[in-house]
Amino acid sequence: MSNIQVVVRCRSRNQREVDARSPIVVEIPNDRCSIDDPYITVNYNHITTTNTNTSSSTGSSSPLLSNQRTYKVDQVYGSQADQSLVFKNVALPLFNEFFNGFNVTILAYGQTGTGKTFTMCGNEPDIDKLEECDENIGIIPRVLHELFSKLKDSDCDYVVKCSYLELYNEDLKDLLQEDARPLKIYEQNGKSGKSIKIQNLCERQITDYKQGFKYLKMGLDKRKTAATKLNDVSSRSHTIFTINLYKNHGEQDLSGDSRYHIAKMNLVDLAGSENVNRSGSIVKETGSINQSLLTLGRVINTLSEQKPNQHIPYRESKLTRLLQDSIGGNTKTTLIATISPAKVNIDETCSTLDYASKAKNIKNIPQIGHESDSIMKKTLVKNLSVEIVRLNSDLVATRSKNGIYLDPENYQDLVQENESLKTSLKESQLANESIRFKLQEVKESSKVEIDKIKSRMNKLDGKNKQLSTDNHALLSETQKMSIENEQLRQKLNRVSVQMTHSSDKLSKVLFENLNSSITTIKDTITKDSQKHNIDDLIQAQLQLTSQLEKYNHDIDLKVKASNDKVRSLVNDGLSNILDNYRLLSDKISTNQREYIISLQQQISQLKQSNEQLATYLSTDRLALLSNNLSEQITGITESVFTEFKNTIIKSIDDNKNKLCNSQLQAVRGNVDKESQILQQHMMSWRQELSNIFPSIEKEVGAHDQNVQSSMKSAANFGKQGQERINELLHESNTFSLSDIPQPDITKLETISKNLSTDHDKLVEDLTHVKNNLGEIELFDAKNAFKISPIKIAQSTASPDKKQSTPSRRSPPAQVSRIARASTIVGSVRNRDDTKIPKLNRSKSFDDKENRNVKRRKILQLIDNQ
Ligand SMILES: Nc1ncnc2c1ncn2[C@@H]1O[C@H](COP(=O)(O)OP(=O)(O)OP(=O)(O)O)[C@@H](O)[C@H]1O
Repeated sequence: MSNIQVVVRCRSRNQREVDARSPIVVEIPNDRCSIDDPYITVNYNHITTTNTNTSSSTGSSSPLLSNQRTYKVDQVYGSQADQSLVFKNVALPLFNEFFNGFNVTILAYGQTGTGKTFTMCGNEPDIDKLEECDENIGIIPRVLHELFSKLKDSDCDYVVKCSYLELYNEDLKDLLQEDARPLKIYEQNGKSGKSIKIQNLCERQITDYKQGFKYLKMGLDKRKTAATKLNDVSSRSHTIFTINLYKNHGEQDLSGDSRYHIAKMNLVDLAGSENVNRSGSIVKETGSINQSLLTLGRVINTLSEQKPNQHIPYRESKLTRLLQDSIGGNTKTTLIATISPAKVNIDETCSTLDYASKAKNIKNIPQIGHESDSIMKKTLVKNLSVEIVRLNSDLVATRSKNGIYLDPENYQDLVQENESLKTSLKESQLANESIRFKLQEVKESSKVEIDKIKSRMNKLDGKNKQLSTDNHALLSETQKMSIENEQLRQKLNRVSVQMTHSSDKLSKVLFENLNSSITTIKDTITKDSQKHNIDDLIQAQLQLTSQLEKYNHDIDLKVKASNDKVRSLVNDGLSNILDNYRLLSDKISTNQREYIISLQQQISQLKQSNEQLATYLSTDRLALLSNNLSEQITGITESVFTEFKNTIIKSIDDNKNKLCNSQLQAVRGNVDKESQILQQHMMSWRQELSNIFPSIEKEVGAHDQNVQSSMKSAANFGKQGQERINELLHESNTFSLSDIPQPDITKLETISKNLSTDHDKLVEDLTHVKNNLGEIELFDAKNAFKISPIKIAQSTASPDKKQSTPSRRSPPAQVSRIARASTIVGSVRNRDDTKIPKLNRSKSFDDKENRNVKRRKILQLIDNQ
């Protein structure tokens, strides 16, 4: 029994996180690798929304401080850990188990963009650079390389096959086979328990690591194409690259058949885990629910609880069914959890680490070398033959399809090139779309900005107006106050004058009262002086007077002083108030002026920037930009199409040439065959003709002799006839017609008719014979096929022979003519005895002869009668 090994790999911050100034919140003991101290601490210092009290149910993570959480796993790798280190420490031990016959699985789990694909496959375009020890190569290519270099050194018989499966939205897809039949998951019962199989999944045999790369790349390309088609599929689809190793160490069964042990290595790149929250029950995904990831979370949760007889919900999703052997089954498994160090992803990071630390508790029971994990050579060969047959039928199907035939590798290359061209076209269209979208956004946001600026300007204008209104009001207030001030001053002056006046009046009244009292007193005194001492009285009077004067003077002074004081008080106070007021007003005016100036400056700046923005966003600029863009896109599209067209044209030309050559060869072969057959025929014809010619010559000679003798006898006959005619004429002159018995006219007519038919027949036969002789001559002259038909045509003199020249050009025409000639020769031979001796003359001669014969016959008849 062994626990699932859990490894955490934390990459460095990506550009997006750096741009967002998201701080690093993940701490690991070593930036490269921590195996003895495999802890990861997540700091919540800045976190306000995350529930820091959440603790792992497994207890493997514990809150050390209220603002920190620490997780323990088996190994931790940081941003300085390179691909070769991860392969050496994580994948290689598992690979060795696989090589020794165990089924093993490596799973990459984590949030989108944290490096699952990077870890499993590497940066895809660099896969070909493994030989150059390229650092970006991931686990799968390294495993393939390691596998074949190890197999090369081993002395066992082996077969390696691979398959590449994609699971998206609960749909299985074979990434190594177009138009595959529907894939079905089923369980196979073996002695070591049930194992999961996939019906119709294509397993490609690979004989070296490069072939393996090719298939990996093929699958990645297909996945990539799908990703561009359907936004962000890559983060939602799971892929399983499986390597099947069939090994035989010389074991045989009773029948002598070799037994091959099977070991399976599953390399799984899971979908982005951001779709699942920590409880494993709620999804965030906006589109379709990733049922598989949810169920995987539940399976991990249930298994980590380690309760006896617990139901594990493997069957609730296809992913968990596929991974049933790997999670809680009979496989050695390592889970690589990939995380981001940035604060923006802290929730996902904690969720991933929760899962990782839970998975660490899951126990598997790996088994090796059971009979159910082996296959007999016969079956293996049969399977391979089936695959070969399938491949051949694919090939035949491809060949028999309308269109051109391409070598499968060329075809694959073309298809891939086509796919990648399509992808680049799609990408450039997408880029174009996003630029357009961004431009639209900029336009809209600048519109919003302009609107904001406008509304701010309007507000400022309003404020300005308000201020100037306030200023006006203030000025008019100031003026009003100065007028009031002036009025107050005048009033005060008036009061002061009035006060002075009234005090003068008062003092005068007082003085007069005083004088009258003095006078009264004086009178009294005068009256009394008579009785008293007048001098004393005068003295007293003088004293009183002086006292009064003094008193009066004091009062005057006091009134004046109080007057002055009041005046100065009023004057000073008012002027102070006025001065203050004036200062204040001046200050306000200055501030207002400054404020207005700054406002005007701001407004002009705003106007300027507004104008700049407007110029920037003017339709001309946009049109220019979009023209440039469309030019670029057109350029790209054209170049892409031209490239594509050239490739297609080149391949068509190549294939046309190939096709023409093969056609030419086939035609040449046929022509050669036909000429051989013709040659044989010609030989036999020649033979036949050489057999026929002597007899024909003999027959012709005989005919000639017959003709000669016939002509002679005819001449004699004619001579005799002439003599007889003469005799008859003579007789006719001597005998009258009435003496001659009248012949039977009807009979004579019948005879004449018969004779004429015979004559016609004979003429026809003669013509035939003549023609035949001509033909035979011609045939002989040709001396068969050594002379070219054209030469024959030229050498033949008569115009009717010239006419038949075109028909002699081709061997079949010659053949038919020869055949006809031989038939005619045959017919001549058949008629030979009866007809030929009488014929072979010129037409006029024949007519004459016939007439004579007729005449003779008539005369004979007459004689007979
Ligand atoms: N450890 C690392 N070192 C260097 N670059 C990395 C590392 N991990 C990830 N990257 C880079 O980050 C980017 C995203 O990585 P990758 O595509 O592997 O993420 P992913 O988890 O597979 O995402 P998805 O779930 O969307 O498929 C890639 O450009 C990759 O090269």
